[in-house]
Amino acid sequence: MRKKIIAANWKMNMTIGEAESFLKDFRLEIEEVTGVEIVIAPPFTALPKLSELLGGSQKVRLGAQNFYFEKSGAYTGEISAAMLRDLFVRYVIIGHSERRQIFGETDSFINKKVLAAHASELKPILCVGETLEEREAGKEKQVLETQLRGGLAGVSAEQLVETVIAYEPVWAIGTGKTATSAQAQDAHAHVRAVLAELTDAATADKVRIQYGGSVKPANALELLSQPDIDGALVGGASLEARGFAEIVKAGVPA
Ligand SMILES: O=C[C@H](O)COP(=O)(O)O
Repeated sequence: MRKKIIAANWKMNMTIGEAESFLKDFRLEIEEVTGVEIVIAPPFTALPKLSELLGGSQKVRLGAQNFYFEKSGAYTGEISAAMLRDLFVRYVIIGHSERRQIFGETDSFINKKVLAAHASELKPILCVGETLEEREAGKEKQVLETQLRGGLAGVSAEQLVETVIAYEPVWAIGTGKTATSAQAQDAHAHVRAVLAELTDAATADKVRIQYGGSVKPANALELLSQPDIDGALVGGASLEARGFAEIVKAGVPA
């Protein structure tokens, strides 16, 4: 059985002080929680403080929201995998739609990051998802397949099992419009079918696929009860400790 993975993507929010205070409250809320993997991806500036406070915690893992695939060098403004590993970061979000749309990241660029993450023992959370126009044109499955094939080129079956896929329909991000559980399940089943084509059914069956897009305490349980939804990548609702803890609790095995 796949262990659920609930991740907070704080995006460009939270000062160091706010992150510290969140963690204090959040840890109290999840004291009794077991059986679910929790990841917090703060902005880079808050990583050192959270790393120090977590002290290698198994219960709450650290994630980064981005990195650059080169090892070192003249790349002004960028952060390498080794720098993240220095701070005990375990996961890295790659190919978020905001990076695709605002910063022009392409599937081949994203693929370089996925491969570099694995080479440095960071686990990628690879985001895929269609825009509203693509869904209305009936192209969502084709878009997912293109993003998966492009982003995962050259990834071995062993590496795929250590990769998390986040299905995030762009029209549901930050809009309050969540995909229905049936729409999300349908997309997740398609993602898994593509992963099976890339490797084999047994490998695809082990890969965790998160849903992201206006996940809230009120809709988390229904989404997480779908057979192919193995977690959530949470933006806005992850900024408040109690609300995020409620979403985490929705991922605890029944
Ligand atoms: O990475 C998280 C997603 O973009 C979802 O954001 P949201 O929960 O604010 O809709």
